[in-house]
Amino acid sequence: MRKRHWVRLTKDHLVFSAGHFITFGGNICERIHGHNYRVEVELHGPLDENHYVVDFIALRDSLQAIVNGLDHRMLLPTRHPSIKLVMDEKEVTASYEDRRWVFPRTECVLLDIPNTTTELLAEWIGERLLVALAEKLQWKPEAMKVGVDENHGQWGYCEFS
Ligand SMILES: Nc1nc2c(c(=O)[nH]1)N=C([C@H](O)[C@H](O)COP(=O)(O)OP(=O)(O)OP(=O)(O)O)CN2
Repeated sequence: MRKRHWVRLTKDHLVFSAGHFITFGGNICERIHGHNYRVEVELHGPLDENHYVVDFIALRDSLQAIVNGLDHRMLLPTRHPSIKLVMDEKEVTASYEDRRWVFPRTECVLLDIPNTTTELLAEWIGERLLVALAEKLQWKPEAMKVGVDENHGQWGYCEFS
C-alpha cells in the first residue's frame, strides 16, 4: 500500500490583525473593517534524512515572518479593477466610486491580488512561503495547502500542487 506523509502547522501565534474591505456582487463595496486573521498550512512531500517532510521550526519561522508583515496593517489590493490606489512616499489613497480612504504608507501592505478575500490572502501567503522555503531550505513541497480564517471559522484556502 502506498504511504504519503505531510505536516500541518496551526499555532496560536500564527495570527494577524488587519484592516480591509472587499467588493462583491459586482458593485457592492464593504465598509472598512478589521479581522483577527488566523493562518494554517499543510505541506506534503517525501521524508528527508531526519524523517521529516519539513522541519517544523524552519516552517514555523518562515510563516511567522510573513504573518508578522501583515499584522497591524491595512491590506489593499493592487489588482482590483475598481479600487484605485494612488500613493506617494507618505500616503496611500484608495478610492472606489465616490468614496476615498487615505492611509499612512507605512501602515499599508499593498497586495498584488484583485480582492482581499481569505482565499486570495491564502494564495498570497502561500506564494511567499514557497519563496521563503526555497531560500531557507532549498526545498519545495510536492503539495501545499494554506488556510486563512477571518472570523473564527470562516476559512478560505489555496492549494498548490
Ligand atoms: N468566501 C468568502 N466569503 C466572504 C469573504 C471571503 O473572504 N471569502 N469575506 C467577506 C467579508 O470580508 C466580510 O467582512 C466577512 O463577513 P462577516 O463574517 O460578517 O464579518 P464581520 O467581521 O462583520 O463578522 P460579524 O460576525 O458579522 O460581526 C464576506 N464573505
